Amino acid sequence: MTLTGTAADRLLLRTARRGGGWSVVLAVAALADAVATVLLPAALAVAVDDVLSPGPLGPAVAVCAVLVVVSAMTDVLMEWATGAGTARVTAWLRHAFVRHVLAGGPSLGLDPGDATSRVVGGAAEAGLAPAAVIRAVVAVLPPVGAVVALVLIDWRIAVALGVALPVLVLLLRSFVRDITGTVRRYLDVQGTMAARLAEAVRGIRTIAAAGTVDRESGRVLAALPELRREGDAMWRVQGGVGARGLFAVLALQVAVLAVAGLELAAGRISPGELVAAGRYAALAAGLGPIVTHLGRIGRARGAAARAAEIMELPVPPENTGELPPGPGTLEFRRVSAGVLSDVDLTVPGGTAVAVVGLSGSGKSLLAALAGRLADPDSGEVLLDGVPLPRLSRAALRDAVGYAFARPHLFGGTVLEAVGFGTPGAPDETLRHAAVTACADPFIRRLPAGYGTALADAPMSGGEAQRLGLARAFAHGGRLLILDDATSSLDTATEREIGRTLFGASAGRTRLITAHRAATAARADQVVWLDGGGVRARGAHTDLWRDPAYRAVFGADR
Ligand SMILES: Nc1ncnc2c1ncn2[C@@H]1O[C@H](COP(=O)(O)OP(=O)(O)OP(=O)(O)O)[C@@H](O)[C@H]1O
Repeated sequence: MTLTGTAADRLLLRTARRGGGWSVVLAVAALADAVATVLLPAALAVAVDDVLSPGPLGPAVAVCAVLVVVSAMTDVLMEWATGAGTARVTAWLRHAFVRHVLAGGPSLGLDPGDATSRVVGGAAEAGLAPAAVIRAVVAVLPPVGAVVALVLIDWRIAVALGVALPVLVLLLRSFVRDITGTVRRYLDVQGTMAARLAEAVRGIRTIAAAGTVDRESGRVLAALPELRREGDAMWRVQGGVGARGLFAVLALQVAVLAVAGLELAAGRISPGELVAAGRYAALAAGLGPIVTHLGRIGRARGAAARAAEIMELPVPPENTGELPPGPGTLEFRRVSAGVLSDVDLTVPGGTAVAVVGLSGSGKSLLAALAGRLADPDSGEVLLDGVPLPRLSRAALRDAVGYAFARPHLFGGTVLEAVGFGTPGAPDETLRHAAVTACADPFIRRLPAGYGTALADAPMSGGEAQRLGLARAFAHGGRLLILDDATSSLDTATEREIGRTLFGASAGRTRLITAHRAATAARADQVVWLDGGGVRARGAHTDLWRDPAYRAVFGADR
């Protein structure tokens, strides 16, 4: 087994525990079915001998009928329990997977298409495992019972069987190994295609503008031949075991029946026992059900290996700490991450700080570190004296509001989009936040105003930004982080929003990454990032004397 196989098995084990009562129902039904299956040929043997011998019929025929009914009923029960149990564990797996992906946050760096394929298709495959394991284990019982029965009927027949059985066992072993590998590769290729398709859909405007539909279609579908190869390989493995298995089973049955025929001729077994020997030979070589269940296990392991790759990625640790009351003082202590190294910075509570610097100087990275959207490689970020990793997720998100340059809007309606992240906020608060973010006029012009479905409200970049700002304003919290969140606004609107943002009544700490000199000019303090750290900090008017600072804004040196 490979390393990923181990991770996959761990995940499958966790999944299996979620089967609950359905696993028990399935195990009991499968056991009852196995017992009925093993007893039936024996009862049949007695019934055949009864029929062939003079005199009244014994109870064997009735026993046969009962066993057939039991077998049919347990079949139905097994299918039912398999379906219900599989649905349950698949749902758990999807739940755990989605939670892990979202709790992991941006630091997991996942590809959306690939992650989606793992959770949508992969979870359904992996969910098959618990039921398949139970059924595969129980499916071994009829062959074992059949061997015992054959020994009891006549040991010579059992010897004929014993010679052929190891071949079947080897066949099954190689089948599980091969099917796990091919399924894994098949799903990997599928994931690649999903990732490329998701990327193409995200960049659909660029593709249309560049006129590269054919090239992009080709790129998304380039993996198809490989997918086909892996698909073929999967069916070859499945078909191969079927064909070789069938050959082995037939050879085995012929051998058993030949020996049984000799035994009947020698008078050592009865005609009924000959019939039973034939049935038991088929049961002993009963590859069909085992192959089916092992195939499912192999597919589940392949899918689980892919899911486990993500489930094993570490989620940033979360604590239970609460944030004591405070003004919202933000501190960076010797923080290094990406392009930033050894940054020491204190943003006094209640002040507005503009972070400026050339493109790529680390402004957004600093903003991400400030609200723990990223963790530093070394050093600490503290809010009111508490290191961010000590805070519970809820405490952190209560305290920190974010607005981004390209906000993703979530929610059914525009009003819900503003309230996202602030559950239970009264409508009035949300509308007020929209007014503050200069979003109210355009929202009122929408077909149903604040009740307009997001899907029916195509927005310009600036309008979406204003909704993102409204969402951040509605959120409250002692620290507000605006990462390039006004970049698409016209100057007049930005100035209008700036009145609230930089007004004396703003009341909370604000960290604002900015490209415009006007924004920096209104902040209480400017932090100038350059060369991997803070090059200078101070009032914009003071920094403006430095030609290099002016160059950040494209002003003449
Ligand atoms: N979480 C992260 N960990 C490590 N490096 C990162 C992280 N996020 C961004 N970076 C890298 O840091 C560098 C600075 O990126 P950042 O987005 O912070 O620049 P910026 O100053 O905001 O630029 P712009 O003005 O163009 O938006 C980039 O090279 C980016 O790849």
